[in-house]
Amino acid sequence: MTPVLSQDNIFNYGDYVLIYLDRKRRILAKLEQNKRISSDKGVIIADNIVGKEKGSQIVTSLNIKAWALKPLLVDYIEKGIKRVTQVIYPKDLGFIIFMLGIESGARVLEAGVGSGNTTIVLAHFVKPTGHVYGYDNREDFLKIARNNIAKLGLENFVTLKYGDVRKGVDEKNLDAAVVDIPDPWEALNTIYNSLKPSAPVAFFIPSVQQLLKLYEALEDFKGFTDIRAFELILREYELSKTSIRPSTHIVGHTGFIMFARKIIKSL
Ligand SMILES: C[S@@+](CC[C@H](N)C(=O)[O-])C[C@H]1O[C@@H](n2cnc3c(N)ncnc32)[C@H](O)[C@@H]1O
Repeated sequence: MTPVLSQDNIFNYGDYVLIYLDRKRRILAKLEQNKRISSDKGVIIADNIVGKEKGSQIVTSLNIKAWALKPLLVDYIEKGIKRVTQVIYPKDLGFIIFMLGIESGARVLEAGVGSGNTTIVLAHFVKPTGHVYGYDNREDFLKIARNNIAKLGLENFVTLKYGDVRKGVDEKNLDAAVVDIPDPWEALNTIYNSLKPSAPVAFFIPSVQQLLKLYEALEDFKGFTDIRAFELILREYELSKTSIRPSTHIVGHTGFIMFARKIIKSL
């Protein structure tokens, strides 16, 4: 019996596809008429993917086999967006989402939108009833972030605002905050006033000096508790049937993540 496939499982024009040639060769492309998708293993014609079931095998012009996969959020983050600033990597984003308890319906502050990479991940997890309020003090970065967010169709779940978060934000009673600016200790008042009591905040911090300065400021502020700091090291393994071992090349350092939760200040 032929399985009945939902249209959702068939590639259409306008869909994105992840063409997986091998572990080092993954191409994210939009399916458009007459489009030729180039790789160093030959050309793939987009029209030949349209109508195929997601997960199907395809071949390049050099007769090399590949797979047409449905892209995941991580594929868009790694390959589909324009980056003009440092971004928070997936390993750190996953932990931040989990530690902040970000879920559908949450209203979240993002201080320092940059390229919109973190905004996209937050919007993905708070939709369809939650919202991300993102601030940046660079109009040019906000424009790029807006385009990146629209590419994933997440614009209805995000409000981007131009402004210096150290001077305050419009929102109150938010469920969580993610802060990725160089001097987060200057924004503690803003963050405190925007969160509901007990709500958590994550700070992404590149250097040890900044981590120490933030920690001292958080302790002195007396509006946060459960202050914790982490660094995540991720090692991918090289896989072959004759040798499985850690990869020689790893991302040595991305940043530290400091978490805290808002408390009601005692008189
Ligand atoms: C490293 S980027 C953020 C990247 C983002 N987390 C991501 O994953 O795409 C830091 C951003 O903070 C912005 N920024 C720095 N100080 C700021 C401030 N006081 N108020 C608002 N934005 C600020 C910068 O313009 C820059 O776009």
